[in-house]
Amino acid sequence: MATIQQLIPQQKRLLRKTVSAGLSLISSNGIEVQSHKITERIRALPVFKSSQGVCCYLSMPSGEVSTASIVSAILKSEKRLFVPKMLNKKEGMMDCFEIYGEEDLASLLSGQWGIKEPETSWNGTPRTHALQDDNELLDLILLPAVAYDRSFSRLGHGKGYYDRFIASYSANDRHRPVLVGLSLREQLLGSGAIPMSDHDWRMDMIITPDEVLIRAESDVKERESSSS
Ligand SMILES: Nc1nc2c(c(=O)[nH]1)N(C=O)[C@@H](CNc1ccc(C(=O)N[C@@H](CCC(=O)O)C(=O)O)cc1)CN2
Ligand SMILES: Nc1ncnc2c1ncn2[C@@H]1O[C@H](COP(=O)(O)OP(=O)(O)OP(=O)(O)O)[C@@H](O)[C@H]1O
Repeated sequence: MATIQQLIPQQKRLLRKTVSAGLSLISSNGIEVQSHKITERIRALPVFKSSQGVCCYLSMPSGEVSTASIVSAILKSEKRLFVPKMLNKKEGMMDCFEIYGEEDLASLLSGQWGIKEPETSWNGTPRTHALQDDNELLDLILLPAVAYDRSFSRLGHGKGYYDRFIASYSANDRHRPVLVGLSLREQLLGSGAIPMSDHDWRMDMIITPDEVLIRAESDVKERESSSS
């Protein structure tokens, strides 16, 4: 008989299908309106304000929170911006490469799934990247997902890119960055809805247009409540 752990991939596949069907019904205007509220909430967070290095995904045309305005806000600030680039599609490996300004961002080309990704060099110089040497470049990661639940589990697209990236980054004695999931209303499910495997990382926070959820056991809890 199959064990519970063995049944998880199948349950995740089914959940992905169900949530994705709902997401495909949201208009692009609906996504914009929700994303605007989420951006304002992120900008008000103490963990965001104090961060120096932020990894933020470049959103796909549909089905996830748009990051266009938060990315612009990061580039206009003193913070450094890093964005994901898939390196080995077979093994689900990615790294996060630095973007050096609006002009750099505007010149990125869309790849698979309409996701914009940087080349590993810019103007002939290799870009700084998160897994490079022993540098601790990231304080904060803003993550995409297919869905989240109220126990802070995240369901991705099933390739394990983020789970592996966070594991690699947090090895080498680096501090684990604060993990903040960006969620449309339709992506937030009830507590325990998403089955967790051993390699899955729990979010520290989930931001929706209506709520900022902070995991009770997270270090972030104290930092967020003491300064608000
Ligand atoms: N905007 C954005 N960028 C991101 C992510 C994301 O979710 N959103 N990712 C978060 O991880 C990574 C890319 N994730 C990907 C996950 C799967 C496939 C892919 O090849 N999918 C197959 C179908 C998979 C299946 O259903 O079996 C395909 O399109 O053929 C591509 C990229 C890194 N960048
Ligand atoms: N740290 C890891 N080391 C080895 N394998 C991993 C690791 N993380 C994930 N995997 C493998 O990657 C596959 C996809 O995992 P999972 O279904 O949890 O992806 P996901 O979190 O939904 O997707 P994504 O992170 O791409 O958004 C699984 O087969 C899993 O065993």
